Amino acid sequence: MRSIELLDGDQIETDLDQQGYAIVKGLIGTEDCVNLAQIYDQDDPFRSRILMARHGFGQGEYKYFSYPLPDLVSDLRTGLYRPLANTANRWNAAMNMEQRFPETHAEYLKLCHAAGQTKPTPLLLQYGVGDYNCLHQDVYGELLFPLQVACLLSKPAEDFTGGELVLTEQRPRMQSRAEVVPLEQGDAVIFPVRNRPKQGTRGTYRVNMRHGVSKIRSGQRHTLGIIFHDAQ
Ligand SMILES: O=C(O)CCC(=O)C(=O)O
Ligand SMILES: [Fe+2]
Repeated sequence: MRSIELLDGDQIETDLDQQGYAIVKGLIGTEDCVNLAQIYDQDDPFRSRILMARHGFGQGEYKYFSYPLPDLVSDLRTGLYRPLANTANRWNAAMNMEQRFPETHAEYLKLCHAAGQTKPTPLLLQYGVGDYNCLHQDVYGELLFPLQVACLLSKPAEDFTGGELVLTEQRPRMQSRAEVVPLEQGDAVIFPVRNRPKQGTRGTYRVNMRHGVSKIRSGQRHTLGIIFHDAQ
């Protein structure tokens, strides 16, 4: 894993403000990517398994980790929280949203748990040929940290083709816009869970965001999802 201390927090903040998402190249090393993807077949590290077709979420499956999270996942979650909390606070202020976020993830989790959001939300996703993930928002209760992270564990073109991460943004009373996020193995993208502020001619407005994955055309694709709020 790349040391979180070496991340360019200013660049991430600028990218988030200007384009609504930020790519972190090589956040997870190849060996860790392969190892994490392999954990998918185990039962022990997880609290539940979701077959997406059953819920109308798409096709494919995912598993939520149970506590305690694997070290790598836990380190990423706590390490990434700190630089993102600043942006999260600024964004919520700009969007007139009430929630604010403490400096450390440990403090934030205490708030989640006190509010009844106690279940861990980091997850591993697995897609095979023909699978896809419908556009959605990862909201799990009242408390919502406005940014989340997805890391691509598989190698595009080699392990799979198709399966591109798509972000859409819907501006008030306007048509939606889609963006495909180019990721290599080990890259991560930081993106909004539900809303982001955008500067318009008449002030700041809220843009509604969704994310999903286009159809996998061949092979198998694994991702690690890191969401900072816990679930009800
Ligand atoms: O598989 C992906 O790239 C996106 C997964 C996802 O929906 C998430 O991490 O919340
Ligand atoms: Fe998601």
